[in-house]
Amino acid sequence: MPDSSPLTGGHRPIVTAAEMRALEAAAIAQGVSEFELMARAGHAAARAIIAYAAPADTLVLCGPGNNGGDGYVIALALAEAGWPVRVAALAPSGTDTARQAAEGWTGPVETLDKATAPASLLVDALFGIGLTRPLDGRLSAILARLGEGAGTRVAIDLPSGVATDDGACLSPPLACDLCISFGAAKPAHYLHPAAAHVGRLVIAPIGLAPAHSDLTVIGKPRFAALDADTHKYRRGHVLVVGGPAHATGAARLAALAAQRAGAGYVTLLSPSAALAANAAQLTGVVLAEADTPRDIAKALAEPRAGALVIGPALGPERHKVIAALEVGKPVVLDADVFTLFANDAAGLAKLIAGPAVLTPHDGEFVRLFGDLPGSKVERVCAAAARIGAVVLLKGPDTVIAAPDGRAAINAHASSALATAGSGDVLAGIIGALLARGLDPFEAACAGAWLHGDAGQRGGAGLIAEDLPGLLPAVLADLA
Ligand SMILES: NC(=O)C1=CN([C@@H]2O[C@H](COP(=O)(O)OP(=O)(O)OC[C@H]3O[C@@H](n4cnc5c(N)ncnc54)[C@H](O)[C@@H]3O)[C@@H](O)[C@H]2O)[C@@H](O)CC1
Ligand SMILES: Nc1ncnc2c1ncn2[C@@H]1O[C@H](COP(=O)(O)OP(=O)(O)O)[C@@H](O)[C@H]1O
Ligand SMILES: [K+]
Repeated sequence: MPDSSPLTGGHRPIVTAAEMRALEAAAIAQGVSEFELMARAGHAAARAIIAYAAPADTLVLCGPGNNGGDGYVIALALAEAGWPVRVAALAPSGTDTARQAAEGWTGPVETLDKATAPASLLVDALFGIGLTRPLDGRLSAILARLGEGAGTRVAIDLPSGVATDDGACLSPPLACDLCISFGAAKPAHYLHPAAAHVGRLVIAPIGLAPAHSDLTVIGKPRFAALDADTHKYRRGHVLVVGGPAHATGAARLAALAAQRAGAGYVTLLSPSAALAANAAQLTGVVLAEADTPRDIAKALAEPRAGALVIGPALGPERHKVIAALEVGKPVVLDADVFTLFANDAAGLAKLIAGPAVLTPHDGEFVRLFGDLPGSKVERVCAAAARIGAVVLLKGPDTVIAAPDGRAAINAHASSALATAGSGDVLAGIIGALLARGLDPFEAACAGAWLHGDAGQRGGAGLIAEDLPGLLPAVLADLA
């Protein structure tokens, strides 16, 4: 048995526009007025701005809805704090609550047009979760010009122009330095392309009930300490299926990553033709000869074998995949598996007999599942339901979904991870967590976070070979 199952923790809810409106309606039903919620939001945003930036001449752009209403509250709060503030409105307030907020602002209100002068700090309170269509071209041009003229750009709730639920950019948003949102994060804060415009994200509490959502953002995982009397097999035994003699590196990267992620024992199952190449480069990883599908199945069926990673540079070995899946132990399916089962998700689903995590990138995802409709979250959820296993779709906004409806976004990463072999390392990390006894969804979530953290530590110049060596520091800082 593996050591006591580590717990991952810190998933934070992400809510859609409709879920946010339901939370707001529930608070109002409890007796809080909509204006009180707006006042809390505006004051929290003003505090966040004051904490972020030194006092500066500020221009607050107010839209016609309640996002604009927040803007008037912010303008007043900043002015009361002594900041030089101007307000420019796109149109008169269209809701009673926003009108009430606008009435609280007794300073001048400019008409937002092409003559509006820029300011050092620009607050975008044009549209939030109520945006339904692209900004008109004239408004977009004005926003871009004011954005260019500002040193600091702040979005209220969301940068105007982004679609709350799927992270699309309906029109070009400002590249914001700071975004203050309320109650809970929205998908657009983490999904690209919108996420690239958010800057630092602050979620201000405004007294709503805690949000419960199937969709979360992954927080720092927590792991139970190793039992003092543990031994190498209890920490998890990972098998990695190696590729042909000319392509041995990918499996070795996965094997090293599994070791560094905490597996007590890692075996690389190598074809005999690749044994010499692997032996020349491996030390602590145990090398075993495995030429046939039967060899793979036999090794995985051993009672101490905890999980298997198959796919990185595997080559045309569909029968090895089939044999491994028949054993029913936890598996990570990556890379070549998606080519071997191209357009055959149904066939692969039938073969998966135990816990499984699939880790495709965009191209591999489409190869296996075809061109699914909807947002990235919807596509990954649909794929997980279809395949009956956890699917982790890689990218700057890695999305993970389980067949039971749980879904998560990993925002803790670095573009330094966009380097060949980095995905092989991720597969090995997840293999180690599966072998340690984690539920596949939690293993995938924690794996993505640990991989992302290693990427952040590596920074510029990072190559995949560096990632396993960064993991001890990542793990040391979890406590
Ligand atoms: N839901 C909540 O719990 C809270 C919401 N608050 C704020 O209220 C916002 C939502 O307010 P609203 O529902 O009024 O929505 P918005 O203020 O985001 O915008 C809606 C208004 O803009 C119009 N509109 C949409 N797209 C447009 C476009 N491209 N061009 C021109 N007009 C367009 C709509 O017809 C509507 O009049 C949130 O984003 C947040 O900032 C806060 O006051 C605090 C509490
Ligand atoms: N811009 C980015 N920001 C953060 N992470 C990224 C970015 N681009 C790629 N990654 C991560 O790097 C890894 C690349 O994996 P993959 O494409 O499978 O590479 P390979 O097949 O070469 O191993 C994935 O974990 C992915 O999420
Ligand atoms: K906004």
